Order: sequence, then structure tokens, then C-alpha cells
Amino acid sequence: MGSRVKGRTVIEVGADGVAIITIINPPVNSLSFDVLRSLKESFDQALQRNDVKAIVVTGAKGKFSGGFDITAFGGLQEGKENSNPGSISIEIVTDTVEAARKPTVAAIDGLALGGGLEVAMACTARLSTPTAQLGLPELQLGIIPGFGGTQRLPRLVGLAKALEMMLTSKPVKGEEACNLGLVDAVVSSDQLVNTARQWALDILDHRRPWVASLYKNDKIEPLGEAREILKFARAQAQKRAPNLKHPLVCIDVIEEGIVSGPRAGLWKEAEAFQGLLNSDTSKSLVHIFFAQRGTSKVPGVTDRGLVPRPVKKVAILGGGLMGSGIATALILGNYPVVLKEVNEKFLDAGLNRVKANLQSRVKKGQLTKERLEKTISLLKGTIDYESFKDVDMVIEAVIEKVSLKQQIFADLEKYCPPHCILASNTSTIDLNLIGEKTKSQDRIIGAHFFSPAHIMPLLEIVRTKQTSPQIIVDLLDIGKKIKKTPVVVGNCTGFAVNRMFFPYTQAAILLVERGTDVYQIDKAITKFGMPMGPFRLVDLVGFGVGVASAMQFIENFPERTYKSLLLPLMQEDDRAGEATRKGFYLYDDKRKASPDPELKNYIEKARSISGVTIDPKLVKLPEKDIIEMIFLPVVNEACRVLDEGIAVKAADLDISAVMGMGFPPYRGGIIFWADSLGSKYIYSRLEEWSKLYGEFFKPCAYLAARAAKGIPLSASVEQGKSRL
Ligand SMILES: C[C@H](O)CC(=O)SCCNC(=O)CCNC(=O)[C@H](O)C(C)(C)COP(=O)(O)OP(=O)(O)OC[C@H]1O[C@@H](n2cnc3c(N)ncnc32)[C@H](O)[C@@H]1OP(=O)(O)O
Repeated sequence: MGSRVKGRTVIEVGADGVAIITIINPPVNSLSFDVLRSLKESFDQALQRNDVKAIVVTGAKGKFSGGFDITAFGGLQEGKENSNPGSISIEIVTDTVEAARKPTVAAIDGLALGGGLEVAMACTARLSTPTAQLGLPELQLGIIPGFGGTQRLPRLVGLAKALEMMLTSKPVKGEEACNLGLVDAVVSSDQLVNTARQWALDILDHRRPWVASLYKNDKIEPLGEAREILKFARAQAQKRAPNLKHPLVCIDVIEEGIVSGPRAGLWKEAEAFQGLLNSDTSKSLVHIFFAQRGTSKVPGVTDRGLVPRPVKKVAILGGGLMGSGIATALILGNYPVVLKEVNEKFLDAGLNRVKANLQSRVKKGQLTKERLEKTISLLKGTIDYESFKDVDMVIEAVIEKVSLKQQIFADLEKYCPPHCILASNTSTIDLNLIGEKTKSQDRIIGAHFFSPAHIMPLLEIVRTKQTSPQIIVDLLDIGKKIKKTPVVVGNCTGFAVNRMFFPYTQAAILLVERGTDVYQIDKAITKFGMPMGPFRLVDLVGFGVGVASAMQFIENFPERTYKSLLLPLMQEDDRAGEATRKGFYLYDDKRKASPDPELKNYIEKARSISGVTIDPKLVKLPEKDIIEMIFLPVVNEACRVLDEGIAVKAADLDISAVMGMGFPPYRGGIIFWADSLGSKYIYSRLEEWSKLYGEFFKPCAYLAARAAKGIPLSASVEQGKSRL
């Protein structure tokens, strides 16, 4: 085999006449074109050989298959790969695996996802281990199942469950798969292949049924009922993601199979799959898939062969909203935690917050009562430093006050062992300042969680010039274990996420002062795909936080901060957002937001203080322009963050925007989206607005240079001024 071959299958025939075909393509045995070709060859061989009576398909090293090789998507999109996944679905999965004249049993351990599960569903029977994960997560990548999954899954588990599995992309575990009829039995890992061998022979001897999933019809609902289910699913999909077409395409393809028969469904699936593969949505989501995995690859840190040190106990300072959320995340990740507060009253409140977080999980069915007890037993409370002598990591989560943090870090240096990671959850303060009164700069690091910390997926890891790579590797590992996506960034005011967030709100306020309607802005931004508009967000976060972070930016980046008194003016009247039930919106008892006609008084006042006038063009600003006037300043700031070396690569900012700001993943993240517009276009727009509305819009040098050369913003740069 040449060195460029990506994966293979091997076939081994036992004395019992069962051929074991094993998929080998580490790390997840993905189905590359080479694997698929080899699978066909192995099947052809097994079918031709007289000494083979039955076939078992399995995956090497405890993983059946993670599905079609996502790294091949790029080649397919660019037309570099000639093979057509649609024809593979028919030729290999349907006409070879499912049409085999010898019984075939899939022995599933670890995972059978996407194309992996689709191959398994084409087998005569399936066995899985209890912990195996089985699912069709293709929609997460902007495509639909393309190896027959849209046709076989409904026939195995029924339409309603199949739709749920495909539309949510959520896998099921072995036991549930068995209850649903997706697998025929659950077997322990060590018995799996042997049981599958016997199962295959039993089918051969008619002791067990021979089932072709594609033609199974006992689970699928009658046409009338099926149509109702499909109608409901369409409405749900449209409501959940109005900008996305592929969930609706998936439903159409499933319907085709039900109405016109599974073979027609397969052809429609193949055609739709091919079309979606080339969609912008799929390109964006595939980019996000790899970008997310790329965040834990940090040049100069994770390529040094450093091994994360075991962390057996973590201390958290501060049991407020952030501290209790962080404690929840850590105990859910099985880390013993000691939570410190200044007195018993605050401590009790903090511990109760953690309990409430866990109880809400139980209510939502995400945690069992037994697990709750076990999890809560990992948490201890304290009001002194006594129990800090054996902690491996401390996370400080007290209020944003420099002198207090400095004192805490000086204390931590005294009470914690010398190897202990000293982390701060600050969202804006310079870490060098925080650690100024210690000699432990090499183990000081930022662990910036986003509220609510036990739910939000992003962990911004902030390193200073002195932070040792070992400490970063340790925190990356902890981040992964508590199921966060860590992004490593450099030290500066606001780090990466808040640096990008800031111009977002600022641009919105600038527009409002010049005549654009608050609610039009929120509507346009929500339609673009953000979970809420900038004004609804300020209300949610609270004006106190908004004004405090604005102060940080005015202090540090005065030349490009748009100064408006709109928020302080509203605050004076006790309108400070949702918590006061009045902000840019009015809130009823159920937290439902409605527009407030009074708002215009505050806007008029702020406008006159700023000395600006209404611009008729901005009063009637089309949605496209609202979106660009709000997001292009964000792109501009993201470029500065890249230029300063605060972020190592553009893809890290894409992930930060998606997971920290709620930027729609199907647009690929902030820089990916910007590159779809082009650096020249962005530069020209910002330049135009900076002439009309001031320095706030002025394109930065990085953007200007890229526009001049006509190169994308994401292309790697010589990070001359890198701070990392
Ligand atoms: C025609 C078909 O219908 C179309 C399809 O099958 S599309 C593919 C459907 N399959 C999927 O969407 C599964 C995607 N993968 C995953 O969800 C997760 O990677 C997983 C659950 C398999 C494993 O998760 P985890 O153990 O946390 O490891 P994770 O870091 O994500 O992945 C390990 C490596 O495998 C790679 N990988 C995972 N799935 C892959 C796939 N299907 N193709 C190619 N590479 C894959 C990852 O990129 C990563 O590579 P890296 O080490 O170089 O960064």
C-alpha cells in the first residue's frame, strides 16, 4: 500500500467459516474512500470464497466507525475527488453489504456514527456494547445521512424516533439502541466478536431472522400518520433554525422513501447529499468541526511532548454566580472541589447555588438522583485556607477588583503547594497586574469561564509571557475533562471574546443615536442567527456589567471607543436591564420582553449629549447594512486581536465567536464569515463609515494590508508583534 492510502479493512476467516472484516483507520476508523474501496473488496472476497459462510463487520481498537471521512469533504467540494458518495451508498452499502447472500452481523463497540452506523444498518443484524454510541450526526455538518441512513433508520426505529435522532444529531447508547430495535442485542466488549460470529451462524441456520433493514416495514407508521409526523417535524425544524435548509431536505428525503419506496428514497438521498456537500452551510460547519478540534493544538505548547499532570483537588475562591457555576462544572467532571467564601452565610449561599444547578439538571433529565448524590459529595465548603495545602489548582472567582485579587494571589502563594496552578476567572483584568505581588508568575493563568459556567461551552485560557507551557497543558486537559472547548489566548484587556464583544454593542448604540430603531437592530441581528440582538443581550447581562466593561475599554482603547451616555442615563432611572424589569425592553412576570415607547426619551437625551444628529440613511437602514455595520467593527477588532498575537490562529477566533458570543456556527465563525465577504469589501465599507461616523469604524492596519493584497483575513501571518 502506498503511503497516501488512508485506512483499510482486513479480512480474517476463522475455522467456523465466519469472516471477520475489520475497519482500520485510526483514530476513529472513519470511512475514507480507501476504506470504502477496501470494504467492498473484502466483502467481494468473503462472498466469493467457499470457506466463508457468514460475515462479521467490526472496527479496530474498540471503535466501530466514526463515519464518513470528514477530511475528504474539502476534496469533494473542490471536485478533486472523483468518487461519488451517492454511488457508494448504492454500490457498496446497498448492493454489496445489504444484498450479500451470506448473513452479515455488525459488532459495534465504541462508536457507530454517520456512515459507520449506516454500514451497520445495512447488515443483517447488529450487536453492540452497552457503552457504544450510535447515531446519525450528519446534520451537524450541514449535510444529511448519505449512506442510506434516511431510509434505514426510520424502518428500524420508527419515523418519530428516527427524525429525532437525525434532527438533533444526538446518539443513543447500546441499551437504548436495543430497546429501539436499532441493535439486536447488547453484549459486553470482550464477548462482542464471538457472540457476533455465533449470531451470524444462527442466522445462516435460520435460528435467527434474516432482516434487510431497507425493506422492513413493521416499525414505520402508516402513510397518514407518517405525514402528520413529518409535518410536525418540518414546523419544528423551521422554528428552531429558520436559516437552515438541510433539516428540511432531510425530511423531504425521508418522505420520498415512505411515499415512493426505499430505493427511490436512496436515490433522492444521494442526489440531495451531493448538493448539500457543496453548500455554504456545510462548508462553514465542517470548518467549525475542525476549528473546534484545532483549539487544543497550540504551537510551542502542545507540541513539546508535555504530559498533563494529575489534578486531584481543586479550590475555588468565591461562591457567587461564576464561582458556583465553575464548581458545578468541575464536580460534574469528577474533580473534588473545595469552595471558599469569606463567611458562613456566603458559603451556604454558594453551596446552595451549586446544589440548585445540579437539581435543575435532574429536573431536565440530564442527571440521575444517584449521580446527583455522588456529584455533590465531591464538594466541600470552607472559610479559611487550611484545606488549600494539598490542592493542585485554584480558580479565583471573586469580584473584579484589582487590589482584592492581588491580595488573594499573595495569600494563595503562601497557602498552596508550589506546584499548584493559580488561575483567575477575571474577564478583563490584566493577569500581570493580578500576580504583581507574587513570585509565581509562571503558574498564573486565566481560566475565563462564561456565565452560566456549568452550561456555556467555552473556556478562554489566558496566558501571560511568563505562564509555563506545563500549566497551559494542565488546564487544557482539565478543560477537556469538564467538556469545555478551551481556546488559548494572550493577555490583554478583554482577552479575545470580550474584545470582540465590545464593538458589537458599541456599534449598535452608535446606530441608535443616529436614528436606527433599537428593535429593528435586534430583529435583524436575530434573523442573521444570533440568539438575541445586542439590546436584548445588554438587558440580560445587566447595565452594571455593560458599563463596567465599557469603562475598561474607554481606558485602554480610547481612540476607537464610541462614547455614549445612553446606558448610564437609563441606569439613573433604575432601568438596568431584565433584573430591574426595565431596560431596552419591558419585562413581564414571565420574563417576556416587549418594546417600550418611553425609550425614545433616553435616546434623544443621549443623542443631544453626544452632539450627533439623526441620519436619514440610518433611519431606514436595510437589514443587510445593519448586520454589516454591527459585525464589521467586530471583524475589525478580531483582526487586531490576530495582529497582536492575542489569538494564535483565525480559527480560534471563529470558535470564540461561536461559543462565546453565540455567532451562528453555520456561518463558520467571525473570520470565516468575513472571508466570505472579502477583505477588500470589508475595508472599503469600514473606510466609508469611518469618514461619515468617525474613528470607531477605522479599519486597522492588518485589515488594510490584507485588503491591499486581496488576501483572506484567515491566511496565516508572520506574527511579528506576537505577545504569545
Ligand atoms: C455519508 C455519511 O452519511 C456522512 C458521514 O458519515 S459524515 C460523518 C459523521 N460522523 C460524525 O459526524 C462524527 C464526527 N466525530 C465526532 O463526533 C467525534 O470526533 C467522535 C465522537 C467520533 C470522537 O470524539 P473524541 O473522542 O472527543 O475525539 P475528537 O477529538 O473529536 O476526534 C479525534 C480525531 O478524529 C478525527 N475525526 C473524528 N471523526 C472523524 C471523521 N468522521 N472523519 C475524519 N476525522 C474524524 C477528529 O478530527 C480528531 O482528529 P485530530 O486528533 O487530528 O484533531
